[in-house]
Amino acid sequence: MSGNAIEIEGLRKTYAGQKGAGPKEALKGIDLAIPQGSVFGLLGPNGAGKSTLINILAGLVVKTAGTVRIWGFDQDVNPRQSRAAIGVMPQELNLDPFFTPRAALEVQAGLYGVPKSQRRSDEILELVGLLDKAESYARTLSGGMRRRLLLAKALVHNPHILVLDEPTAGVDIELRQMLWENVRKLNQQGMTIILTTHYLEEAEEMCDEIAIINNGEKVAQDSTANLLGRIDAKTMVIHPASEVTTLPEGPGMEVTRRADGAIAITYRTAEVSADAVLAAAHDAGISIRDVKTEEADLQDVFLALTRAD
Ligand SMILES: Nc1ncnc2c1ncn2[C@@H]1O[C@H](COP(=O)(O)OP(=O)(O)OP(=O)(O)O)[C@@H](O)[C@H]1O
Repeated sequence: MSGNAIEIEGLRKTYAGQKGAGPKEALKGIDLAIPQGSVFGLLGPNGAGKSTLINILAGLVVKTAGTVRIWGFDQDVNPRQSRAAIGVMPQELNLDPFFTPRAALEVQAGLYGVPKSQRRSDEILELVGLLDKAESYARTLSGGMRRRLLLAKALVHNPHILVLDEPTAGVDIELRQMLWENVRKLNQQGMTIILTTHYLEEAEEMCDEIAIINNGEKVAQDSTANLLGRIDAKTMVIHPASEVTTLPEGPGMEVTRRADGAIAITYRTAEVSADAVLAAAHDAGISIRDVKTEEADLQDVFLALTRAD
């Protein structure tokens, strides 16, 4: 194998038009390689095509063109093996209300052809903190517990790759932390994790590598650190000791006054030195009570790459 958990080439999806609308090109020829063992983030604004891509990986949406290899298995040539290599935790809470968590896992294991002797239902329920609910009906579980059950279901066949589609949308902090703990643990055991999230801080914290999709096209793919490095802007925030009458100015500096009275000077570190920024403040007659700098975050990168031109 090439060292990639997923290899996608020229992936296209065109949905037939609905209610008189023309066909919709949701994916316009995506190439994507996801390294084995990574925690990989798939980011993009609403409607970018993330769910379409994930649903193709999960075998729920049929692609229009392109190649998808999952753990080295071409989806078209070895559909069974490629499906067995991946587990997907979907966005919607689609659970049978009359199944208990233990029964839901047993049914899922049956669907994947996991022999009885190799089933690990209780071990998985324990991992997601649902062992004490093993015999409760799904309809009596809270939203958070249902989500944990969906994660458990994605794990029954011990896949190499786990896909999480917006796993923390609308969940409370406690559940979010638990999900991330599970993800870290599974990743440390060697599982490749792919996740979509709207929370950029979360992607920044969790992902080794990120692809940004916009309007059906991949607009960036890089390590999280390199993506952050692409935006070399820093902001120096100066809290003045007294009222500021003249704002500082200088080449390559963008100056704003914040609501709390602080003066924020954004500059590109490649072009402007911190010394020059401080000198501009000094020249404007500002006496500095306090100063700090803010780094660019993923939000800045994301906005820069997905801005509608
Ligand atoms: N079954 C469908 N029929 C027609 N168009 C669809 C269908 N599913 C998705 N689309 C369209 O394809 C585009 C991509 O949708 P997709 O759900 O993949 O985006 P997304 O990035 O997952 O967005 P979100 O974050 O809102 O889930 C959108 O314009 C959407 O309206």
